[in-house]
Amino acid sequence: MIKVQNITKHFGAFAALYGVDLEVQPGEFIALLGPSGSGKTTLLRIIAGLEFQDGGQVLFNDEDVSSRSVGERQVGFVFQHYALFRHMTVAENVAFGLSVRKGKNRPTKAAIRARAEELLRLVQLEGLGHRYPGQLSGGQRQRVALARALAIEPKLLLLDEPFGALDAKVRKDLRRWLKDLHTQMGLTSIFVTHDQEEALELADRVVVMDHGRIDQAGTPEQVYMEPATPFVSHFVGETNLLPGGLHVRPHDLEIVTDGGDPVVVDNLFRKGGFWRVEGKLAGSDTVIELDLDASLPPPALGTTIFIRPRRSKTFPQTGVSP
Ligand SMILES: Nc1ncnc2c1ncn2[C@@H]1O[C@H](COP(=O)(O)OP(=O)(O)OP(=O)(O)O)[C@@H](O)[C@H]1O
Repeated sequence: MIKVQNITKHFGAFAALYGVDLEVQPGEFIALLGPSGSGKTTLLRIIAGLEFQDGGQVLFNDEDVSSRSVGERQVGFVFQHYALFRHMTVAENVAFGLSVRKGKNRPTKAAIRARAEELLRLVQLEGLGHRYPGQLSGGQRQRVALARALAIEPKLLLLDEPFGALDAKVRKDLRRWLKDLHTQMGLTSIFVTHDQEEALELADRVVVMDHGRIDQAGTPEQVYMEPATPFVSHFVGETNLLPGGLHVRPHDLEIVTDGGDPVVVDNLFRKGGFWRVEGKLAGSDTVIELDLDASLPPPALGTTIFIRPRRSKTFPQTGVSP
């Protein structure tokens, strides 16, 4: 189990993390989700031991590892930009973590070779061990980076935007594959993303960060359906802000014929199984987005429709981030 307790981190006068608390259970797949600069990477690097906090503690199984080096923490990590050694073959890259071990801890050459082959099979790159990273696709390189991270048999796998540089289709395939691998190997994994869809699809729990703080940590269902703050409501999924401070999801708005708020339709497009209808609340600049069942005819551009929330959420005015 990993416990992060009251972590603060400054870079000069700038506070990147303020009093962050987080517990991760063995076997969990955790997403750190937030906008650029919210402190996700800094928190991940502090857990890894690549960066050190100014205050607070990091505990692995109730043991304070705050002063331990990255090597001593036995974590595997994967970054966005592959960071493979270009002058080494794929197999040498995978074997790297084992071949640099000292003395008795270093397996024999034959054992290292066998382990690298086993890992390449695991990431479905069997037979490509002799190639150089430059001879692989982006998705293949990222799988090599994963195999390399797994070579040291980490208990904890940390991933910083691992699929950020890949195209949408490859990204999606790799996500599924990573989730299976995580379960298969009994790993505990924490990954950083600013992509809410990725976080909701992959994670057991999503930790939403903003300005160096955790706004909410919950299941994908909880952060989506019961956002703790207006920030979470806006950042996770889409939301309309209606007069009276009502936060309403696009699919929670319906068109009604008795009353409702008038909206002038100014854009319409097909979004999977829905019509996405966009417009403005009549007489205002308030943008409204709603999703309507695509089996029904959509409203025409320029017409006025009347909307009502089926479900909404309000937040107290004080004590929450903007
Ligand atoms: N070494 C550093 N020196 C100075 N400031 C830093 C350093 N590392 C991070 N920061 C600042 O700390 C804040 C948090 O950075 P961090 O990389 O943790 O954000 P992030 O949420 O991972 O963002 P992104 O999604 O853009 O990677 C940012 O404002 C960043 O500029």
